[in-house]
Amino acid sequence: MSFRLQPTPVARPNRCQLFGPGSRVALFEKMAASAADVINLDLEDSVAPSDKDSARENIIQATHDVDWGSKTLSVRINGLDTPYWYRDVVDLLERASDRLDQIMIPKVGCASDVYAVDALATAIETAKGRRKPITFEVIIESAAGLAHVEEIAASSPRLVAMSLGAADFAASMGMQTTGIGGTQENYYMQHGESKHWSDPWHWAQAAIVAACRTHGVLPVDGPFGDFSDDAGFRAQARRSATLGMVGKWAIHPKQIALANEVFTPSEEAVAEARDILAAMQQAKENGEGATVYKGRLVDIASIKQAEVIVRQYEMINSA
Ligand SMILES: CC(C)(COP(=O)(O)OP(=O)(O)OC[C@H]1O[C@@H](n2cnc3c(N)ncnc32)[C@H](O)[C@@H]1OP(=O)(O)O)[C@@H](O)C(=O)NCCC(=O)NCCSC(=O)C[C@H](O)C(=O)O
Ligand SMILES: [Mg+2]
Repeated sequence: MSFRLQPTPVARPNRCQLFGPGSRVALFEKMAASAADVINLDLEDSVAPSDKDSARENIIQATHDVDWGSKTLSVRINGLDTPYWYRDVVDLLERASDRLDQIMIPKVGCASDVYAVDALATAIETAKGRRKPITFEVIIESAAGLAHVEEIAASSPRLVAMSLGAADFAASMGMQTTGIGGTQENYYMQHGESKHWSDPWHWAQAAIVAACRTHGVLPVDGPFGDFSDDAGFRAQARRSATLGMVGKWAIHPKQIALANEVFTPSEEAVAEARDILAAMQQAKENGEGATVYKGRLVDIASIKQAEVIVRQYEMINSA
């Protein structure tokens, strides 16, 4: 371990982030009653330009009127390249209730983008005497965002989570696909007669996880567009969880249970992690740093691996 210890991210369940357009008020109560850990009310790309003002008003009203329970309540503002974002921040922080936890900043390209929103948010909070500081989450969904991912992860003490936005990312990178996440038919290796599909999102996800873990930010996988494909969603989510991401977006209620299932460590995984911790405790009492568990090596690093699973499980179950 470096002399600089890895910071611990906020301990909150973040297995599923459910999105809904701010222009569809009828969805708000359903979202609040869902099993998602985080609610993302959207002012950005799911809202038509003609509906931006009314969607903002709907969301502000819903922070006062809807019972969001213990969920994290986040609003995705418009991008910094639009004329809407400053009004989103000003109106939300001046008029939304304290129930609003977080602002999601889309299409972040560099640390200065977050700095700009932080400066505005700080001025409004001070002027209005808001007692609860708003937290930030960002979406990495451009070539610039990924190129500057580490400075973005370090950009503000308000930042608690970072997602990959596969659709805008694909467009920004010039990728030849209209799919949002998941398997891409043309991304394969040929070996003899057989094709082996690879994962075009992997390198971006790995970069996001490393930047997030370095700076104590929660790494989250973004949308999977084909909500009729449960197996595809599950496979994508399992790859993300294996890489170290803590959750995934749901763009339809069908996807909530799938995300919760994948990002909650299974009883079997927790039992095995606890067995490894017990085996290492025994090894320690025997004066050993390494031992054999079910025919394989476990050592002091295995304690840390097992603790990741047990801590995640306990945090989810205590929330
Ligand atoms: C995708 C949808 C437009 C589908 O809506 P709809 O046609 O109404 O779906 P269904 O008829 O199948 O709905 C079945 C029931 O579920 C309710 N419902 C639907 N959506 C939601 C929701 N988001 N939350 C809660 N409940 C929901 C319906 O009302 C039906 O209920 P009932 O009649 O009582 O049975 C729609 O799901 C939708 O708008 N989804 C969110 C879209 C969104 O927010 N997109 C933005 C995020 S993704 C993105 O921006 C890309 C990213 O930035 C990137 O670059 O990658
Ligand atoms: Mg996007």
